[in-house]
Formats: sequence, structure tokens, C-alpha cells
Amino acid sequence: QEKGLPPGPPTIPLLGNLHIFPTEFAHYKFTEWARKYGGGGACYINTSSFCPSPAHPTGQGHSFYTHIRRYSSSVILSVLYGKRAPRYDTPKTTGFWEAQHEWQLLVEPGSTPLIDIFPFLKSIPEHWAKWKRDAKKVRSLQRAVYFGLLNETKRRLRSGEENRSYMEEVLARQEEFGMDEEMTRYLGGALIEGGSETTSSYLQSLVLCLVAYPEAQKQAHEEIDCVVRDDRMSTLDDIDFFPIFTHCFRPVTPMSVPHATTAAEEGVSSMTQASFSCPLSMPSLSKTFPPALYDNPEDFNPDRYLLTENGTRLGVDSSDLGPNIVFGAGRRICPGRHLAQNSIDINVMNLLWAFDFNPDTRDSQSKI
Ligand code: HEM
Repeated sequence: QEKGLPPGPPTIPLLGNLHIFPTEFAHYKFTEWARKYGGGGACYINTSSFCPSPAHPTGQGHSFYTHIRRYSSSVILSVLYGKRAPRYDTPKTTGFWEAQHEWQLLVEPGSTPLIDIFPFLKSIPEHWAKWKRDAKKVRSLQRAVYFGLLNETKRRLRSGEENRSYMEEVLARQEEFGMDEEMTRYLGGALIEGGSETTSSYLQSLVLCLVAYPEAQKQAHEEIDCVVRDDRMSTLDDIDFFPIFTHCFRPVTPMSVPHATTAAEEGVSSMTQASFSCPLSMPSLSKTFPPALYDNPEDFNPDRYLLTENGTRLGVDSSDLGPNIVFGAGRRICPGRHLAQNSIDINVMNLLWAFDFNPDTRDSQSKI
């Protein structure tokens, strides 16, 4: 590694660590490197100017996946446009999820050439560049949804049917914020993206964990039944009776979001300015930590949070591992974290209150 940087895997000129950058489940590889080079703590991965996003396995086709997705879309659409998503199979909802899926395929490591390092690649004709055709497709899918939603809001405003949604406020103050039409459409789009899949992934992982760990599910049912009786559903006031629902077992953003400096920093060459240091986000993944910090980090064991505040072994200093670490830190911390946490809290309680989750035995291929 360059002088002054934390230890990490050996680099090669120009590409840094790009030639060994994992194309699938990158957070597992980073965990391994953190253990190998950083003694379980931070290690530095030089990705030159290529910013990957974590790979997500695609949905399993179970209806609980789409129920949960419909829910998270409905919450964010209500906040942004005052519009609910009562069914999954509406053009706006399925349109969004299709665009999101295609987008993720496009930003996965390895799916596009290194255009930031070799800008001449941009001039390859579309006919020879699948990634260009894919990008065009994603652009038109996203624009259909985002433009459609904003146009609908404008039509409503023109016919005097305000609903005091977030995007109405943005439209009213467009000039004050210095936002043109394009920025306004994409602001809505970015917030739908930020607010939909994050919450739904958390809840989908929860259901999978409950199925995979029946003992933990049984215990959770007993606890919820003591607080929330059969004659009512839970409310956010009930949350104080439960330990914090942690994001740490299967965090939604195991690598957080890559950050880049916009100006040279002391001791950092221009080559690494746009690199990101994954360990910044790694504490959110309990797998990252050696058993010195966590007892059996690979086990879904909610009880660990009863033992110590952050689920670590007794006597370990875990002040850096607070439950909010999954929402990032500093000035770019997730602005939707309060909405997200409330949404998660109420849903975890209600899902446990209402359902027994069991493996789907109808199709042996789909068992977890
Ligand atoms: C379980 C739910 C969620 C998780 C785990 C999560 C996580 C994160 C993380 C790790 C970041 C990057 C922070 C950083 O760069 O340091 C982020 C950014 C962001 N999130 Fe969330 N998020 C969630 C829900 C939401 C919701 C519901 C919204 C919208 C209402 C939202 C909107 C955003 C936006 C707009 C950003 C970009 C902020 C910026 O770059 O300045 N997120 N989120």
C-alpha cells in the first residue's frame, strides 16, 4: 500500500486492488482481508476510481418478498407524493422494482468497463458496448417512474387537490432551492430508491432468519405475546418493552456507501483520492469481527444484545459499534434513518405478533 495508508492486500500499478476486487458478495471478501491484513480491524482497499455497490442476491419469488416490497414502496410514496401503493402489481410499483433491479445489475462490480480510469472506453459505439445499452434501458425505466410521479403531482396541484406531500413542498420552493426540473424529478427518484429497498431488505432478512432459527422465533413470540395481547396490534409505544432490533446480523448496506474526497488530502495521492476505504463501513457487519469481539458472530442470536449493549462479548469496548452505525456517519448520514427505524420497529413487532414463519415445503428448490 502507499505510505501512510492502513495495511491491505498488495496493489499493482494503476489498478490498485481492482484486479482482485470480488464481483460477488464483496463484504465477505472484505471481512477476510480485514482479518488478514488489519488484524480484524481496519484494512485499506485501493479501488482506484471505481466505486462498486454491494451485490444483492435476487428475490426468491416468494410472495412475502413482494408483500414486503409493496409495503416499503407504499410508505415512501405516501411521504413523497401522498400516494399509496395498495398493490404490488401496479405499473408504478413494479416499474420501480424493475428499474431498481436493472440498476443494480449495472452498478455491480465487473458489469461496466473501467471508464473512469480509461475514459476513451466511453467512445465505444453502443452497438459494441452492452453496458451502454443497459444504461440506456435503466435510464428510460427510471425516468418513466420518476417523471410520471412528478407529472401526476403537478396535475393534482393544477386541479386544486393538494395533499401536502414532500414533493409538493419541493415544487413550491423549487426556485428557492435552485432546483431545475431534472433535479426535482431525480430528487424524488433518489428518495424512493433510498427508502424502498433498504427497509424491505431488512424485513425480508428478518423473515428468513426467523425461519432459519425457530428457537429464536419461539422466544420472540413469547416476548411479544407478553406485551401485546391478541385484542390489538402493536404500536410504537410498545417498542420500549423490547430490546433494540438490531441491523447487525445481515445489514442492509454491509459496505455502506462509498465516499470520495473532492479535493486532494494531505498524504493521499490523486490516484487514491476517489478510492474508498471499506473498513469505514465494515463495523456494521458482525461477520467482520473476530471471535475476540463477538461470541459466534455467524449465529443469529438476538440474546447477545441482552448481554451487552452492542452484542459483543462482556468486557469489550464497543463504543464505536452503536446500532446507528448502519445508517452511516457524519454529514452524509442517512436522512431517512428515523423514518426507517420507526418503520422497522412497528413491522418487526407486527410480523411477530401476527405470523408464525415456517419454511415453504411446497418447493424443495426454494428452501433456505
Ligand atoms: C433500513 C433502512 C435504511 C438503511 C440501513 C439506510 C442506510 C443508509 C446508509 C448506510 C447511507 C449512506 C450514509 C453515508 O454515506 O455515510 C444512506 C444514505 C441515504 N439514505 Fe438511507 N438507509 C435506510 C433507509 C432510508 C430511507 C427510508 C430513506 C428515505 C426516506 C433513505 C434515504 C437516504 C438518502 C437520501 C441517502 C443519501 C444521503 C447523502 O448522500 O447525503 N434511507 N442510507
